[in-house]
Amino acid sequence: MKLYQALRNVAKFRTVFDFGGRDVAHWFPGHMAKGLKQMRANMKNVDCIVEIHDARISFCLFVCLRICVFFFNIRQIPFSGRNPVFHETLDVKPHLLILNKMDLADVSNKQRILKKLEKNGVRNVLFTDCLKQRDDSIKKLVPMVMDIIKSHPRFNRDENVDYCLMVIGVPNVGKSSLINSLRRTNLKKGRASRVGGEPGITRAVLTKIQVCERPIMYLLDTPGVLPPKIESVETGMKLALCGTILDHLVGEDIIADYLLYSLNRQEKFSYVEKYNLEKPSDDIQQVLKRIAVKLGKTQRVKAITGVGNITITLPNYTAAAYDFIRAFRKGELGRVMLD
Ligand SMILES: Nc1nc2c(ncn2[C@@H]2O[C@H](COP(=O)(O)OP(=O)(O)OP(=O)(O)O)[C@@H](O)[C@H]2O)c(=O)[nH]1
Repeated sequence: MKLYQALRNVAKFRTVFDFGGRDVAHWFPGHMAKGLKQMRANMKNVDCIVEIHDARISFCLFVCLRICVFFFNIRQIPFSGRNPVFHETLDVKPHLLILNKMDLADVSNKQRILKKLEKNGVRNVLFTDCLKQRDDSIKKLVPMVMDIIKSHPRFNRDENVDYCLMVIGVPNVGKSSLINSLRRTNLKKGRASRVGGEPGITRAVLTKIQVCERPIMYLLDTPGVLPPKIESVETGMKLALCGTILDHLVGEDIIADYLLYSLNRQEKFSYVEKYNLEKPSDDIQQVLKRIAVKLGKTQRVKAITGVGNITITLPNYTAAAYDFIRAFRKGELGRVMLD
């Protein structure tokens, strides 16, 4: 590690990422409006919204507010105006924010995130790791939700003895995994919701699943929804890196380059050892070439030259990029915060 530190002083890494004029609008599929409409229509049956985000994207507050603002049809109100008064006036449902995939995030940033969220009026926050067989934070969810619900009027649901939560979030953040984890913890029951490594697994809208016996609590699983407008290409790229958007819509090569840029900026150099590189590098072609060679992802192709045919070995850059991105998503390149 000392060696890398010395190299860091000499190496010149990019301080700005060149997105090459890419347009984020093309990355987001149009099928989400239908899901949002159905979710809105079911709001009257819900006591509390559980909004789930990837803990590695601490700008999630922004995304979270965008979804909520869209969700409640209050687009004209600026985000900065979403203070507690605004909250009550508009009768926004009680809300719990879950920052999931904590096992992949740099936990030293926990307090910073909490402060930032509190400053913006978000106080009910829970960090989770839904893949862990016994995650203590999952046990806290039901009591926390009950406290939140009890501190708000239930209106038309006042007579109901059971409670209903709606889980919302961008695709692939772990909504289904959260439901399964809650069932495992509270009911000792197995999977009820299909989990997948690709965004868009939950397509069936609003399945009602029991997650607790005492009190009786249900959760509505919803398909992943993205905010209708992403404010910058960089925000879109972070969402892509976390697996929220299908890779091919953005391009594995540019996602891999953005990953390399992010790792270098944060001095997370474990990729050097993992892929047998000599030193950290800011050149994605060079890094992918080494990855391809290490993984044996190369192709032999014939080339016709002036002096006859020769066989050359070409790295499969796409396969290497895919492996690099996958390693990041699985936490094999260390715990990283993207913001
Ligand atoms: N490391 C880690 N992976 C997780 C965690 N929670 C979920 N995952 C993984 O993230 C991927 C997506 O999980 P899902 O539960 O299907 O996510 P979803 O939000 O329901 O996805 P959509 O149906 O696309 O909206 C899967 O590969 C899960 O195994 C977590 O806490 N830590």
